[in-house]
Amino acid sequence: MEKLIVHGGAPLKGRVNISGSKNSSLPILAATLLTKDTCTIRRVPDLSDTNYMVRILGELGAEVERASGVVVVKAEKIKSVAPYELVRKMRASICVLGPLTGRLRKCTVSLPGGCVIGDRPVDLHLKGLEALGAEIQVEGGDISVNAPKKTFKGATMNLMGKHGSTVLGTDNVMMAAVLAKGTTIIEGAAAEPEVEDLANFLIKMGAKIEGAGSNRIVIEGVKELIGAEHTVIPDRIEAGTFLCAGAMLGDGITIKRVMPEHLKSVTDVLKKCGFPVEITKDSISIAPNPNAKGFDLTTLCYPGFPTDMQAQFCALACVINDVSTITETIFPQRFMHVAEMKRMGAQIDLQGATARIRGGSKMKGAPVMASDLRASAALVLAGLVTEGKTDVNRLYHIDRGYEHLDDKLASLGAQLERVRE
Ligand SMILES: CC(=O)N[C@H]1[C@@H](OP(=O)(O)OP(=O)(O)OC[C@H]2O[C@@H](n3ccc(=O)[nH]c3=O)[C@H](O)[C@@H]2O)O[C@H](CO)[C@@H](O)[C@@H]1O
Ligand SMILES: C=C(OP(=O)(O)O)C(=O)O
Repeated sequence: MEKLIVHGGAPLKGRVNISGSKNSSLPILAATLLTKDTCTIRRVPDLSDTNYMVRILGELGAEVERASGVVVVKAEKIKSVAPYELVRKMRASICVLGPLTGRLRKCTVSLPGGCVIGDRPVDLHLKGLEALGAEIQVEGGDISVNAPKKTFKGATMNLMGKHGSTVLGTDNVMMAAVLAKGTTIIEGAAAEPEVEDLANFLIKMGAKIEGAGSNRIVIEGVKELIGAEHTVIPDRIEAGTFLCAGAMLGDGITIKRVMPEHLKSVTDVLKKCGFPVEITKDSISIAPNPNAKGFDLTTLCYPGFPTDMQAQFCALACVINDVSTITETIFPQRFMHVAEMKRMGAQIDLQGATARIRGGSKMKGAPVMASDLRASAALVLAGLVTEGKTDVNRLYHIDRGYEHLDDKLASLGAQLERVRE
């Protein structure tokens, strides 16, 4: 197992290129199953999650080639069963459900495993597919879908759940509906940029979709889809994580190859705190401010503040000499990083789904345990500003979602080393 040893205090300065989005790449790779033709996806980040999705496509029968950021898929003949051994390692494997339903109309996909960030049901995915006329059975941990041509038709549905809309649920229903006869209207759709990116790829494949990027998506089913090429959007969460690092210490950094409009909720909070933020068409620069004020934020669906940035802002709050509060509404239990940060001396009081952070107190490096992807990134951030050495264990969480994080931080001046135990 690998860990990251972070030596705190080394100032950050310079520029860093942001990689392609993990959360766009995963459903877009799954969408290549919708056609027999060749699809070429560019700017796919080199991550264990994207490599795992490539493996799933291969196991389902597709020919897949990967050369650095370019993945070429030809899914001429595909299997209809994605068993537990295949999907268990990654929750996002569930996004093969929509394409398999759309293309084969009959499939079995095992339910993905549990997740430390909280309960992650798939009832809304199934509700959407049922609305399209699919019969669904969940038994023995498997989802079996049967959508005969006669009943598989466009429909109007609402996918809003009690914690907001569902990103992968919207993706799955959209990927099935593109091949369902007639009109599908998804009300309460997720408006995240990654959903819009998937829709843009599907449109290049011949799908008829309007409204992606809003809460109402209208899809006119077509008979078949064709091969297409697509470049995935920049990873707004990786970008936001680097913005936190740049605000926390050093002499200013610039993140490049980003879409600043996707980061508005994040840069708005940073500006309000008093961090100097400069935005161009495709870059954002930030520097620390010793007089920065605390913030109060609540995670919400896009365009609200992303839950995937919550842990990193918790680390940021630890260095602001003020009180900040963070309320998590999407995954109310997503606070595994708090106990670890407290081991480093952070002053955080967690009441239900709200963390109250008194920043500015001296923290000290400690061995910490990463529990999930963003929590791990937050612990690395905390380690960067903390006196002494912080060992972030279970590095595989970071490798799920950050392309070469240690190399990129090192290029900015951070002192860290990856060691195998
Ligand atoms: C690969 C990927 O893109 N992952 C992202 C995606 O996950 P994912 O798409 O799995 O998350 P959802 O948007 O579905 O979850 C949002 C909320 O809806 C609930 N829910 C979801 C589905 C369902 O059928 N029923 C239900 O109640 C969830 O428990 C959660 O409270 O969006 C999350 C919310 O922005 C992000 O944190 C993840 O990084
Ligand atoms: C929670 C995340 O991913 P996933 O949905 O794949 O677990 C994330 O990217 O922060």
